Amino acid sequence: MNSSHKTDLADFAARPSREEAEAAVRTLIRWAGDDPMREGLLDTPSRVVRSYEEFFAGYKDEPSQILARTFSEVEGYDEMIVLTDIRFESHCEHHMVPIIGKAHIAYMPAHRVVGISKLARLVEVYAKRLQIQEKMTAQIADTLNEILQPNGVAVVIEASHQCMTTRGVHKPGVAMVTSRMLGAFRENLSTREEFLAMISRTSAVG
Ligand SMILES: Nc1nc2c(ncn2[C@@H]2O[C@H](COP(=O)(O)OP(=O)(O)OP(=O)(O)O)[C@@H](O)[C@H]2O)c(=O)[nH]1
Ligand SMILES: [Zn+2]
Repeated sequence: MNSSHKTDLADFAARPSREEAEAAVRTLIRWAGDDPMREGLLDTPSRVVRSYEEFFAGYKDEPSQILARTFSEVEGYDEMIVLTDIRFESHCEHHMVPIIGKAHIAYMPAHRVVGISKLARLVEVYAKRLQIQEKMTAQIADTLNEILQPNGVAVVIEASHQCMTTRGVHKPGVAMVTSRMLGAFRENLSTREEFLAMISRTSAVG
């Protein structure tokens, strides 16, 4: 197994306790100017910590394991396999606010195919971490490429960053688009265009 698939946060032993995490939320509530001991806020620290367990669930999963089960009886199928509009929710590593978008993934199998749900699961694992969009795009493409060793991989992600829409520069409606093309999708213009045509019928970030 390639070490590059290890989680960024490998040192789980260094994680603070739930109580410490809840205390940190109480500190932030006080920092915001409110009283964490008033009735409406009493349970908020435990709710926030539970929310973080959901938002950042991707650190406990090993992405390469998701692609471990493959199928080889595909009658020589070697055309592209495309999964479009995989909705995801992530959090930007600069402000820890949501990134909401869609991923489009294609690959051209060499020998083996993977269950299609696993492509969506791969997006989930990387989305449920602190991210920047470029890194997430590259991680999804590189993991597929390394584990399946297909003839090509394409990943396009379009997303809205709440750190741009609800704060800072305040530009609602802006979408960021990133892509990573490998193998046939990088080398062969018509292959890339076929993929881009397949995903272009989909709407902008929803
Ligand atoms: N390249 C890239 N930038 C991102 C992503 N998510 C957020 N950012 C940007 O990260 C940058 C962080 O810039 P800083 O100047 O350090 O932070 P800041 O003072 O909060 O910046 P503003 O957002 O402009 O107020 C901002 O420009 C964000 O828009 C991402 O996925 N990729
Ligand atoms: Zn941000």
